[in-house]
Amino acid sequence: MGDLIPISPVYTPLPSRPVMDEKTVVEILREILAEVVRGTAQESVEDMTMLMAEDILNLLVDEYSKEVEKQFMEELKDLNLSSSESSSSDFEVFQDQVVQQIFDGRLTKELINEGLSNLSHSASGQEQVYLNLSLPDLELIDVSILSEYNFIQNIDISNNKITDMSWVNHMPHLLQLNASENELTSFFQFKPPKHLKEVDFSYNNISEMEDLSAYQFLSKLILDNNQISEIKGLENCNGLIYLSLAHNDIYEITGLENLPITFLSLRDNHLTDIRELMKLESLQQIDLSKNEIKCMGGLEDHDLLQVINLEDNQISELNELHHIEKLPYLEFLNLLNNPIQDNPDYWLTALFKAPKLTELDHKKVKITDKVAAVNKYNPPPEVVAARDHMTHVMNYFLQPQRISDSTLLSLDMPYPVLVLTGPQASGKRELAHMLCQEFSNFFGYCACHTTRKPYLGEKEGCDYYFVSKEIFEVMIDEGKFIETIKYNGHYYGLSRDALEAVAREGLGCCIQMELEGVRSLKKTYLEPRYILLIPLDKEEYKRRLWLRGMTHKSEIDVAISRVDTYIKMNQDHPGYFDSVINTNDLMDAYAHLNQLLREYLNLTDQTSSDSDRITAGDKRQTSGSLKVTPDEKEVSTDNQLNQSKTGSSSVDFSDSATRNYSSRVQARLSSEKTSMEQDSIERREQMAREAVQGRIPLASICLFHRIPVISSYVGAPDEQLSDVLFFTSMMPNASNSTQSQISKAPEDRSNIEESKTTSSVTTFSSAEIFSEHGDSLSVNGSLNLDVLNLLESKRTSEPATYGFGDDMTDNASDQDLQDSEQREARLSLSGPVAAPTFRIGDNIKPVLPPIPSGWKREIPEEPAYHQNENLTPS
Ligand SMILES: Nc1ncnc2c1ncn2[C@@H]1O[C@H](COP(=O)(O)OP(=O)(O)OP(=O)(O)O)[C@@H](O)[C@H]1O
Repeated sequence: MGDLIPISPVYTPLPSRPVMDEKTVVEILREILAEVVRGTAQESVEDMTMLMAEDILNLLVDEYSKEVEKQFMEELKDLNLSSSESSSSDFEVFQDQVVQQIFDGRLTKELINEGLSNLSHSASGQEQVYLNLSLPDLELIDVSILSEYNFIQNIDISNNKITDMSWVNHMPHLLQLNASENELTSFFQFKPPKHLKEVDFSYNNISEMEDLSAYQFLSKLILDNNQISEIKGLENCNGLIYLSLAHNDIYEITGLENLPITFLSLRDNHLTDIRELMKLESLQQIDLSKNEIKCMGGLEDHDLLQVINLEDNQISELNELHHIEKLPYLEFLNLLNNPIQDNPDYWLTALFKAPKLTELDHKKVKITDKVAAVNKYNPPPEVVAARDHMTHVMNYFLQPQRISDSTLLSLDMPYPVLVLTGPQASGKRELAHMLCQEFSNFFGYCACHTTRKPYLGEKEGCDYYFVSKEIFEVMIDEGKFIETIKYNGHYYGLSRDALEAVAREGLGCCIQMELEGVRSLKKTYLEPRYILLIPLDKEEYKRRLWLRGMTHKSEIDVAISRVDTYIKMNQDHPGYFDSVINTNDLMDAYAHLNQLLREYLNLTDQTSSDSDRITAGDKRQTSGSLKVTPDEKEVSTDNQLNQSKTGSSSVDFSDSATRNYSSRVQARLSSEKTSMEQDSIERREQMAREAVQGRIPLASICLFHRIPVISSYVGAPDEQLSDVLFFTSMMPNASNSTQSQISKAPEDRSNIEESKTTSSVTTFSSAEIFSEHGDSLSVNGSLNLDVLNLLESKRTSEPATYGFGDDMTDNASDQDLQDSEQREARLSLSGPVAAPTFRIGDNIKPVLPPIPSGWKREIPEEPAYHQNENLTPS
């Protein structure tokens, strides 16, 4: 052998050892190999290894090890040894032998010295001691010497060969113990350190858990990769928040009742049922992967659960996902390698059930996926309406085209439709029938189609067209509907033909429907007026539902919640409904409705007298017969006259060429103002006067008039401002500003009261009906008195042009037309162009056109409905 660097024959702790350089080691190896080749190696190697093995090994494991090994192999090659005789594995065996011979697994003080760290105060606070001891990966077998180190608080003896832990008895201050990857077969066999908090016994041979009641402070226990078959002994570990039992032999979850565990891993066991998890209320993260779980029951009601790993299980049914649907904080879900993945709806269903997910099956969740999920499983009402509309338009256009022009949108005016909406049993159907009966010359009831069975007394074509689901679906496919909804499991739909049938009668159409239908209808070419009929007294409403046979509390609750939906809709979207009527008392409600219609139809003589009677509480008369007023007679006469003038004996309303609900046609036809027109003008003047004085407009205005855009009036002619005055009170924010105005000026309030009394119309505007101070609607206080005065002077000079009913008047005179044309011309020249006027809630639609005075001119003399006849058609 060549010159060797002197190495201490005794085992020396690493830091004090002289370090050999790479060259020296290679030299030594060369010597050894030479001896190996000569066949005399055995002795020499033994001698040398005793001296140098540890240093050599240390070098081998450090950054030079690879190179040393390489050199070793090259040496072998140089010495012409075949690879089969000697290889790198020979070298490893050689290393092992060396280590075996030099180390017996007994922990020494020197090793301990190296592993000590974190010098700090002892638990008693009187000395400076090392608190941490780290002795991993040292092949230690006997560590009994540790019993002398009673000040240690954190010890890591992982990846050794320890079988006995009794030395822990002498470590009363121990807080953290990592004994993973050893050869322990028993569990916690030591006197418990009082404050032991974290223990890692993973990768041992432990097969049974024992009572850990003495470990009051235990908060983290890791027992992965053992042979544990039953979870037990933890009942009194009231501080245990982290428990990992992955890779064991556990078949069921036991012994975890009411523990404050936040992290639980039971990965790679044999679990099939996880319902016991229900008892872990603090759970935040759970790993149940690699089990045999089929049902997710047990995961529900965990309000804090954020992470669920169920990879590699047997979950197959989509409806299992309902167990996680109410977990408010669930962010990570993994269901990879479960049969459920085969379901094409899985991804969206999972996102819908757990909308807070940010990661599903290890994939980031995109916001578009979440939107798609919501649109698929619980689409917002607007999406439903849009889809409904799209379907019907598409299907309609896919059919051979047939023009039914009686309801088509005309350049002049849309076909008049009145929609009564409100929750089920709000009385809208009864009211619609009463209305159509009383105003049978103007409105026809349009029955919808339904797949529900008729109730007792309901008539085909009168209440509904009753059809089967199959027929209904065929009708959808054939584009027969304008809108449809599904309600309480049945389909309802408004068909084009039903609407056309009423229109061909020369009548305006009156329909009743739910809010969903309204949403859809608002997307169509029709431009109806919507009256919300709503029972505000819920007790009374409950009683009504009860009388209808709705006895189940859940059903009643749903119905009542629908009332709230309507109320909210009206509050959130002021003007969405053109008018709102409280239907607590159906007769009162009818009186209000009746009043609205009368005013609209210019049946004014009747109006005032009826109104007085309503106020006086004589409901029977109000809801009673419609007497023929002189105005109406004149209308008939005028029409006949006009018809004779145009050479036509009657006007065919199904013919667009002669459509007489165009105001222009009407205007051309009548050269002189009828008394009804005159009356209308006077009424509008009166309203204008009231508006100038700060009084509220009549409720009917909300229903049938448009609202100008205020901002567009900057620079607009004065007379347009008068419109603003009337309608600002109906604007969403008007009531608020007005309220403050009123509280400042109490005298205005009296005006309002007076106005209400004189108008006798107790119907509320949609913006007003639910407001706390429903009586506070008035002209917007932001318009100052100067403007009012200006308008008043304008009014006296141009009496017919400033009224807000100009455009709705079916009999507008030529003069009116000229005026309006001049006004338009002036507008177009006057700088900022006024935006088109809009209707409450819709903003773009024109006013409701006049009702065609069609075939039905006879007006019934007797009331069609009686108060005491439970509101069914006579
Ligand atoms: N085409 C339609 N579009 C939307 N909703 C509709 C349509 N046809 C009927 N509805 C509504 O469906 C709901 C259920 O109607 P149904 O006639 O079965 O109930 P009801 O107990 O008689 O209630 P109501 O007295 O309010 O009509 C009602 O609120 C009705 O207004």
